[in-house]
Amino acid sequence: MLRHGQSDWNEKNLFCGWYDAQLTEKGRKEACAAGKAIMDANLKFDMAYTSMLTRAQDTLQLVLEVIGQEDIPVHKSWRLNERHYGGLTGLNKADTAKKFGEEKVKIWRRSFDTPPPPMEKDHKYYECIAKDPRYCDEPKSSEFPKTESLKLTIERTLPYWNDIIVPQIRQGKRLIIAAHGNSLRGIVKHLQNISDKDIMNLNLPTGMPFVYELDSCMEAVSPMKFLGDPEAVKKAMEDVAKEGKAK
Ligand SMILES: O=C(OP(=O)(O)O)[C@H](O)COP(=O)(O)O
Repeated sequence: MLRHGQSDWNEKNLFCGWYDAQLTEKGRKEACAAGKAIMDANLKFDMAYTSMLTRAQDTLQLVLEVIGQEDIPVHKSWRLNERHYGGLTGLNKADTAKKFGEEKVKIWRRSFDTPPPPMEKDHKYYECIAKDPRYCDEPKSSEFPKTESLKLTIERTLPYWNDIIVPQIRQGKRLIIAAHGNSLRGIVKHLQNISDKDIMNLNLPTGMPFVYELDSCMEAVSPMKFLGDPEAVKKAMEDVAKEGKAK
């Protein structure tokens, strides 16, 4: 699994969610470095999963090019999209912390079940997200989020994990999943049985792949194993946590 490389909205420290931000040059380099780390670990895949968002799809494509596996089937689903950030979409995280306080921003970013305020129809990014043709088939309008907590994100991601991905793993398929900070936090929480409280402290860095081996009950045999330098991973995780500090 890996979170996509740095996007232009990550670079500007904006709440992004379902906005279709693009990879920066640094993000593309992170994706290529992730591919190199995957190649060094000698991992091979039978199929790939990603979201409907370009930053995750482009990251996956770059990884597959580097590892020479562009020919594997790639499945895309809105259920792997980033958590919908509601009314916060497009706001700068540090400015929001200055305005509402760091504690409030931490609750919006990392609490399990408190969603940010909803995205209303007059929101600057409502049209380009809610009317985006890539969602013309699904999600159904009743399922289309206006905002999501981690809990709500898990409620639409986990059925995809259980019904689509797990059957492939049970058949012995080796999978790569390129997705997002919070859609992956939901899957990690499930696989490692992390409590609602402890998941607050998990911050996934961009472009750093991690590996799971699962037992026959589809539970993680051991915690996630990042490929790459543990100190660099730790520092990158701390930097993600700091995004919500007022400057
Ligand atoms: O779109 C986002 O995630 P992504 O960059 O993984 O797609 C969010 O803005 C991540 O923000 P957060 O780390 O404050 O939850």
